[in-house]
Amino acid sequence: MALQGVIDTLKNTNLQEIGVSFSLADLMRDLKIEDDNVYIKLFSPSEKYHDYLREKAETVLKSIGAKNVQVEFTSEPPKQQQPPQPPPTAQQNPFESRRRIPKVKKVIAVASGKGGVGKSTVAVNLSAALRKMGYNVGYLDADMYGPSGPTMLGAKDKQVTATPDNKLIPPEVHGIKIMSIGLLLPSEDTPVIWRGPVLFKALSQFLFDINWGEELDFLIIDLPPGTGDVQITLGQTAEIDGAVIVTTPQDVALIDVKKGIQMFNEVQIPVLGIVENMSYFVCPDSGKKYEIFGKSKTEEVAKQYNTELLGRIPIEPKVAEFADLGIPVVLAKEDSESSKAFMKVAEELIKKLSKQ
Ligand SMILES: Nc1ncnc2c1ncn2[C@@H]1O[C@H](COP(=O)(O)OP(=O)(O)OP(=O)(O)O)[C@@H](O)[C@H]1O
Repeated sequence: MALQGVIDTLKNTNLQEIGVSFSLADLMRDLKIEDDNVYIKLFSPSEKYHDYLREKAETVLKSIGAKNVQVEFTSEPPKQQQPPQPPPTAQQNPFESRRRIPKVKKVIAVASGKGGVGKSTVAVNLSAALRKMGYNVGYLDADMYGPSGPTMLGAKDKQVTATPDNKLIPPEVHGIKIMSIGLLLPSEDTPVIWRGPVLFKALSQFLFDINWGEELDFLIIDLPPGTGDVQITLGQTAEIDGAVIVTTPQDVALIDVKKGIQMFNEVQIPVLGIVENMSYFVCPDSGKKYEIFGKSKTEEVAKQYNTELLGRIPIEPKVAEFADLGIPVVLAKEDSESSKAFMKVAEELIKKLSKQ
């Protein structure tokens, strides 16, 4: 059997049934061919997919003439198929190969140093606020391991389609185009276990192979929490106009804000500012403000790192209630404190971007 024929077949075998956008070739770790016998080692960190992958490999390889197909699995990620790049020289800029995301005027990444501070809530409400102002907006949920965008925007049942040249077409909800790994997984419980090079491929497809339709004024990218692979990959591959960092007022969250700012500086993405979420609570009976996490130091940290506080969002049960219903509070309850605060952050952001 010809090696190239086997590789081409593996490349053409997609794994859409398990909700992933790559091919069997992307998972290949080793391949040996002797006459009509094929031995293949596949990367699969979870045993759950072994039967599926074994059957798939056997079927496609037998269809091109293999008599015996031996499939083994490894949890070690596939080696990069590109030839190793020479180390950058002093003059070379590692970010110089960055590309602009097609058909998008401004790309804003929403990040947080720490999980659970309300990053997705801010990303979704910022998208809705900009849409409400009349802009054409896309929301890209790049939280590959814990996508919550589809729930918060009420898009869980929406279908992603594709163009004949395999560009993903995002569905639209509340006038916002949305794309999320959550929309591509067969069920909410499917673990997003694909890491390393596979994740890299999925992310670059998310950045560059989406057909947003009419040109977007803003693309909001909801990043995973922390300072990991996705952030670095994003910084190295795409031109991002700025990052917004979300935090809560607690000291522990602020320590992570500092790490986040440093990371964005390293990957040369300008930090547009900080949004402080869950800043205070307004008692509905008395209208009195309570800073339940103590006096905020966010402004101090912002100054110290040469950036600014874009706004403070109060804790309001409605924010979470409407998120669970799939409607951003900015659209569901325009007169609420949180909604007004989100609109103000969106205005600040536009001011900041217009100065760039
Ligand atoms: N201002 C707010 N008032 C009330 N509830 C809020 C507020 N902001 C966020 N929440 C709620 O807090 C929870 C966490 O928010 P969210 O999922 O946006 O955090 P996150 O930082 O994106 O988390 P992770 O990235 O770790 O998944 C959600 O249930 C959300 O509805």
